[in-house]
Amino acid sequence: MITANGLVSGHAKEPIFSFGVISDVQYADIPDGRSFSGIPRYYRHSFQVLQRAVNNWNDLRKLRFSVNFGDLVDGFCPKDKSLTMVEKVITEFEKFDGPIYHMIGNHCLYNLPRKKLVTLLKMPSVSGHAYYDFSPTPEYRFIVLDAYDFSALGWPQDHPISIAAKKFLEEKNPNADKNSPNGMVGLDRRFLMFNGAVGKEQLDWLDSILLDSTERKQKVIVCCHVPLDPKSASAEALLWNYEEVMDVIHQYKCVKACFAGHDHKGGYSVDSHGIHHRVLEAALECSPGSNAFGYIDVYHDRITLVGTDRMMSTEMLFSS
Ligand SMILES: Nc1ccn([C@@H]2O[C@H](COP(=O)(O)O)[C@@H](O)[C@H]2O)c(=O)n1
Ligand SMILES: O=P(O)(O)OC[C@H](O)CO
Repeated sequence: MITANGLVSGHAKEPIFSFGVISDVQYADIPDGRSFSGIPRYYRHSFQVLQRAVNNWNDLRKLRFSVNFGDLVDGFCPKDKSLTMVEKVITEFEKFDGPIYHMIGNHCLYNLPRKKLVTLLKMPSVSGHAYYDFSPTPEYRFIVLDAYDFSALGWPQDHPISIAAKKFLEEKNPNADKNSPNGMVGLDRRFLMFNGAVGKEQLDWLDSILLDSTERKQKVIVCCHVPLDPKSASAEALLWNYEEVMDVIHQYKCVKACFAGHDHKGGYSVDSHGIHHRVLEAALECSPGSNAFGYIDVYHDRITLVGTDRMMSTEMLFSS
């Protein structure tokens, strides 16, 4: 039954707003290859996936913004081409008729220092941080986390964070190659150099934004390159301190969903507090002609991911 406020059987028919999503473009002008575990990677074709995503988002004529979940350019991109290639991908994103919100992935940091990326990606952050929040409507808040705030990537070699992160990895991972989880068991397999952590200052900031969102009665969507829930991703793809981040989030009731990239196969779970965790399928792993991008319709009581090809559509109903 359609009512005066547009509700059909209790569900609003029209979304409050919609936004585009894509992850792990990992473009490089190099021949196709494979991941360490043998999964094909189409480094040139991923740029075409991005082009089709932007065309599709523009054709929809209803998206308020789009979110790129990180890893713009692959680590195999020749380093003398890094800046040109990152700029090329950003230029393609900017053909979208609306704001693009980016986050930093490990492959971004293999190419350029974080300081340079924060500027190039026009992050709306304070004090040069790679984490920030924005509010597209009064009732919704987005929090974009920096998964490599505490990490062995992207900081100058002699930076105290780089030194501390390497020491941490040395204690947690016995392998000479710190990207190798060989011999490590269960969730400990996340202690790899291509992952990272949310630092203390960022955790305090997250807490303050969640408190403010609660006071404003806003619903919150968290975006992070690296997944935050073990049931949504492989152990090897998890944030080092996902438990600390989720402990902060679970103190509040405002967070409805967490989105991530990084684990290219994608994933989905609902945690013990009813929060939806959706890991987005990578553009890089689309064979020629196929796609992985989508858009999300946001309602008062749910969000719906409408995916294309490899990106699975997902209906996420809020538990409260
Ligand atoms: N099971 C694994 C997975 C990865 N590595 C190391 O990480 C590097 C990056 O892995 P990709 O899946 O992104 O290709 C890879 O080159 C290995 O050094 C590993 O040792 N064991
Ligand atoms: O960021 P990549 O491409 O090295 O891949 C990360 C893995 O998918 C995590 O398991």
